[in-house]
Amino acid sequence: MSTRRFMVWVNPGLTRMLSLKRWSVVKVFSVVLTICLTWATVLVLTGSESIQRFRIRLLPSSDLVPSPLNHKDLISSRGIMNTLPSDDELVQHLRNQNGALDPYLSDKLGVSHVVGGSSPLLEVPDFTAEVPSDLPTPYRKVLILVEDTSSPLVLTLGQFFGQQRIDYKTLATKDELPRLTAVEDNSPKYSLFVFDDFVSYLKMPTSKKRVLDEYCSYYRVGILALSMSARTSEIELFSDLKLKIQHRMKLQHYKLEPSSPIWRVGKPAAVFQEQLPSQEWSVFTASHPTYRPLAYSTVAADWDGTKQDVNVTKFGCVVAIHDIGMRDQIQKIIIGYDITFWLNSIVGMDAITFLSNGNLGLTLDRYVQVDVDDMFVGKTGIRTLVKDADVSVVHMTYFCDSGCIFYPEIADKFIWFDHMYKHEQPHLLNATLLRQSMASNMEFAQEKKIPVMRDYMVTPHHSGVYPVVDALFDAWVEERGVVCTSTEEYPRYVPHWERRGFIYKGVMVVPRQTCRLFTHINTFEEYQGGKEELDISIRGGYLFKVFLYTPIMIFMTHMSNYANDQLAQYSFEHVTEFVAQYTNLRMQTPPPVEIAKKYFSMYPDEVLPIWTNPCDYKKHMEIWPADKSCDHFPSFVIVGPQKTGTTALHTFLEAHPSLKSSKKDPQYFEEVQFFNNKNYAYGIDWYMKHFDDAEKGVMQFEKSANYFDNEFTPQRMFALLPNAKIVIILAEPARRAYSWYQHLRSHEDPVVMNYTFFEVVSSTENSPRQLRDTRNRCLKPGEYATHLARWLKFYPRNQIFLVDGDQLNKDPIMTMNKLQKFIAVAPYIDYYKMLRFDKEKGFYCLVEQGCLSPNKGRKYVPMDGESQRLLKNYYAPHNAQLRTLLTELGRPHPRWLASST
Ligand SMILES: Nc1ncnc2c1ncn2[C@@H]1O[C@H](COP(=O)(O)OS(=O)(=O)O)[C@@H](OP(=O)(O)O)[C@H]1O
Repeated sequence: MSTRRFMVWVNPGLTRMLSLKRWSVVKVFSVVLTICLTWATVLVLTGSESIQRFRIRLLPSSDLVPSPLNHKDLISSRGIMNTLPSDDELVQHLRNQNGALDPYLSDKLGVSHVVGGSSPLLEVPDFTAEVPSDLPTPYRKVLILVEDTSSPLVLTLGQFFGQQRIDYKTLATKDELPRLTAVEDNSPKYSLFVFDDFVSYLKMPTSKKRVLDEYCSYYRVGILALSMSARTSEIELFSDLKLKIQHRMKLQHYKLEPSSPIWRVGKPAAVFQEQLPSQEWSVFTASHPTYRPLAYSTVAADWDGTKQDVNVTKFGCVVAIHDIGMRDQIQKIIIGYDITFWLNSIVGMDAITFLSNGNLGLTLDRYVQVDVDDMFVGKTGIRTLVKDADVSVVHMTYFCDSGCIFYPEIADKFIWFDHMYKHEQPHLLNATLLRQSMASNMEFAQEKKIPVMRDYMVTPHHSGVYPVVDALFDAWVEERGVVCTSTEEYPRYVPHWERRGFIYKGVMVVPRQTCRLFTHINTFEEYQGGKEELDISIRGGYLFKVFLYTPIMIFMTHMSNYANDQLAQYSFEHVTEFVAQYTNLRMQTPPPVEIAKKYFSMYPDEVLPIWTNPCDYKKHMEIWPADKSCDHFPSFVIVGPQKTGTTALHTFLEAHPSLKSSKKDPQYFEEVQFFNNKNYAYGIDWYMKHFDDAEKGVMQFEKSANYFDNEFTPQRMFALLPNAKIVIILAEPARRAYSWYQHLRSHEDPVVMNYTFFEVVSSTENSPRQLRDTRNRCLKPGEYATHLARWLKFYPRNQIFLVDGDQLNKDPIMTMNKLQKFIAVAPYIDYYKMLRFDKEKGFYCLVEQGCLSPNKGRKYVPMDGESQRLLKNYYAPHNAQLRTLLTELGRPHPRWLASST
């Protein structure tokens, strides 16, 4: 297989390929082709071989465009002047930057990267001298300040950061600035500030602006702003800033300034020679050396706006500008139009990395795999044929179940993966049939001497992968040794940039991207919007953006995309060419298992899935086994905390004729304990087994007292049970802590048996580790405000019911009556008839069933005075926070809280 070199030329509309044999195209562009045919076969052009084949010779820019923009010509004579580097210097400069930021930046959390600021190519004043060396690195978060929270820009900025998986918060500029440092330790909370309108930054009230500016200059955090709308006039002059912005311009051509230190993704050598979208561009003219141009354009020939500015029309204009902060020590980058325009997206990506000192951004590596599904299946006349292949590379013949075509000559030319013999969806089969289908497929491969790769498999229609079908994963692991797969369905199909990966039963599930070449799309005409739309997608549109923002990409294509108009070859060839032309992204094509490993080393937090509820999503319901039911979920959950009377509440609710608790678990008694511990990894089938089939008019519920203070539970529970009501009991925290200690003593816990209560609660950092751990387990659940705030991050306040623990002890009838209304259960039962105070027990008991077991409501000596004093102090700030939070929520304060100070 020879390395193919080819040349491209660009005309304003379209990149065309010359003399390129068809099948080799995909390989040439470094795309791993994995052709999967269950019926069928698989082809993977993988690893170093395909990388070797991926050599594009780009013509110099002067050859690419008939009359290239000369960047020297483009520089305004009004002070925005730089010494331009030679090409060699530029290459060296880019290499330096890439080295500094590689690999994936989020792996470097806590490590500060200086990007470009130390570049020898630009005399950027060295601010570091004034910054204390022990300056903390800000959180990897962005604060976006917008003029109008309902503006479409909010959405586009959110997508821009979301697609790069950068955490962000959006606020209206007119709102109060949030605290910029963390309450606990004063750590800086933001790595970057973004304004949707540069002028709204300038016009911030002085005191507010001062706070922001001081933060920025102290922590070396920069500001990224857009400027695209004129307020009153087409020209805004900021004489004190020595800056002029001209709005509403129509432009053509785009070129990056090579000497800027910000470029990582952007490739300054490339020139875009086409009309830019919209007439809403803003351009900058400046007369102070603090301003450096970042990107240039020229005025469109048919622009009919104000022609006052000679610099704009004669020399080209600056559409993105960098204020290096000579005056205020704040680096700012302003882009003269929306960030969705692909060249601005590139500028924006590099800007956020630069302005955050390398704290935000993506690796330059892009790992690409293209699977081909059902290679030889389809209507006669549209199938891929031998003539569609580069015959020196690919030969085809028959393989699979009856009716599909396979060419034996290609058997040793590809890496094959199989799926189901008859393309069945695993969720429709029982475990036996599922294994039989896989075995038949494998037998066929063996019979035909097809060397099938065992690491990677996919299923028809994503079935069984997510929502997971245990039988599929079991069969994959036990029968086939599968270690990775891919899907578009976790956690859901849209938005595509929020797709994630997870590992289940040892199988790495990597998110798959959509290239929009579906099974039925065989010709340009059949592509939505035709060839024109496909070209837009490739040249800066949807498909290009996927490459720009997604370090690890797996695409699924289909047989028919390779025959007919060869849409797959066309798309991947051209998009990789476009990416290579305008970016420094490094495309690679390792085999599937390497891609999967790379994914989870990049995103280690994603190992455990966050289970979502298939019943909330039609697409998931379609691939969920028929024997699963949405009834097997609770309507409400008592989440704790421990030792606040959760068992009493649970028992009293169970006595209601229309309420049914989860089934008793031999390990956890009346609790399920799914969301807070290792049970979560068993998946939702395990959880659902704890609930019965629905009975008309009966509501199911569960109680697990450890949920309340568990860090992960609110997010996980909300993902699975977004409509559930949450019941929380707030009992006096010192009493709760003491009850917990007594509970452990009754179970002869070795640590508490050796220490008094006071010794436990007064232990310090210097105490033995076990003692400290016990102290934390004893005291932390009582820090109610912290935990409650976490629940409120996910659940709307009106889904949360707070029980006063004192009232539950002393007047449970009142509690039960209120709770029934909250969960809206029918019929309403008057607990006055069901509960009686039992003098001997000292607690309320059910009239019919009797009292709770002797384990609940134990008799023990009262808490010693020293511990009482210590706990009063310990909980004082937490109780104060709880008071504030409850007031904010408009909730009554429990009696014990009102009386504590
Ligand atoms: N009716 C009734 N009967 C018995 N006990 C009652 C009742 N109402 C509230 N309580 C209080 O509940 C405390 C036990 O709390 P939990 O059930 O949440 O404990 S656990 O977390 O499930 O172990 C238990 O704590 P101890 O008194 O320390 O045993 C009781 O104070």
